[in-house]
Amino acid sequence: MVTPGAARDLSRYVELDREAWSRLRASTPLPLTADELERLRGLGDVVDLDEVSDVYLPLSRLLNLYVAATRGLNSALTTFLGNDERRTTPFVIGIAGSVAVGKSTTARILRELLARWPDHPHVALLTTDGFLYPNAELERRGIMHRKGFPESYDQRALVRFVADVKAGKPEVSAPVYSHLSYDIVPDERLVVRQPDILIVEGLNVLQPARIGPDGRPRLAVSDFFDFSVYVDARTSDIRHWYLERFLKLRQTAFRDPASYFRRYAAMTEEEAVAYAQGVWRDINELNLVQNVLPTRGRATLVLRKGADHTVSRLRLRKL
Ligand SMILES: Nc1ncnc2c1ncn2[C@@H]1O[C@H](COP(=O)(O)OP(=O)(O)O)[C@@H](O)[C@H]1O
Ligand SMILES: CC(C)(COP(=O)(O)O)[C@@H](O)C(=O)NCCC(=O)O
Repeated sequence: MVTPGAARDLSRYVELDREAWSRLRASTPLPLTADELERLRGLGDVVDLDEVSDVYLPLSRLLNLYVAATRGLNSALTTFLGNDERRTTPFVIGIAGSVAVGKSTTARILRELLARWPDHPHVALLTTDGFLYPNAELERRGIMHRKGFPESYDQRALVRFVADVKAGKPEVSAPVYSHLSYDIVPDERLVVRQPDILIVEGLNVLQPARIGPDGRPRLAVSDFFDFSVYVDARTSDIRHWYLERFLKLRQTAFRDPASYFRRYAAMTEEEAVAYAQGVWRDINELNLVQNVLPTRGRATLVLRKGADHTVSRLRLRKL
């Protein structure tokens, strides 16, 4: 019964600060040690065990409830169809956000936490960079400067991969991208074998379906998501993290003789900063503003980070 005069919250979203969200962890135990977390943390990311407890444990609890509810729905459908086959459909989670916002750390932590629930131990993680066209193909198409934009991916192959995993195909494989060589790795594949949960992480995973040349809408990878997370922060903060990470990479990964970026380890810091600022402005920020940010409203959950890289607010979709 609605009390006369009481304001009803008709918003599609629940907005929570970190404190309120952290209480929703309930009694979910913390199954990660500081050493294990250290392995999962990306370069420049500051995530610590407090962040895991406050932000990721409530999320793993929510996802565990969603997985159970989705299995219930699938089982209702199987009963309705009079089908005896009791096959569990994998639960698919999308993780989107800008370059350098920390998507991969979020994806790796979630994978570890979700795999520790006894009812869904097998969690596979796909990063969409494996479906970027190889550099030779990007060059042939004249879009080498558009790496990360929707047109730089083999979207049909990506959708086919996720559709096959969702359909329960015994073994599905994807190409692998290397940040070191800045290209697809020849002869290497990621193999996924009927996981309970598939996490799909990448810049453009929340893009809506595009219209094909025949005028018909194509399937989008987001059509297969049961839940999605957008990792969000102010563009000026992400730019700062990108530039800081580039300088750190100069001291580490770029020194590897196999690194595509080795020439940026050799130049002066001033020259390197000027180069990284150009890449940010002309590629990554442009892509963020034109393609990635417009998909934020499609996410089930938005994790909003503050300037210090920690999650400060969350927005969960109710309807
Ligand atoms: N040039 C590079 N060399 C080595 N590692 C890199 C390079 N660029 C990015 N990375 C690493 O690749 C991962 C993905 O980075 P990115 O696509 O920017 O997404 P995010 O920062 O949101 O996880 C991060 O762990 C990052 O540290
Ligand atoms: C490989 C990426 C496109 C990210 O791909 P994703 O896994 O998000 O699909 C990106 O990290 C990247 O390298 N962009 C090119 C511009 C740059 O060097 O920052």
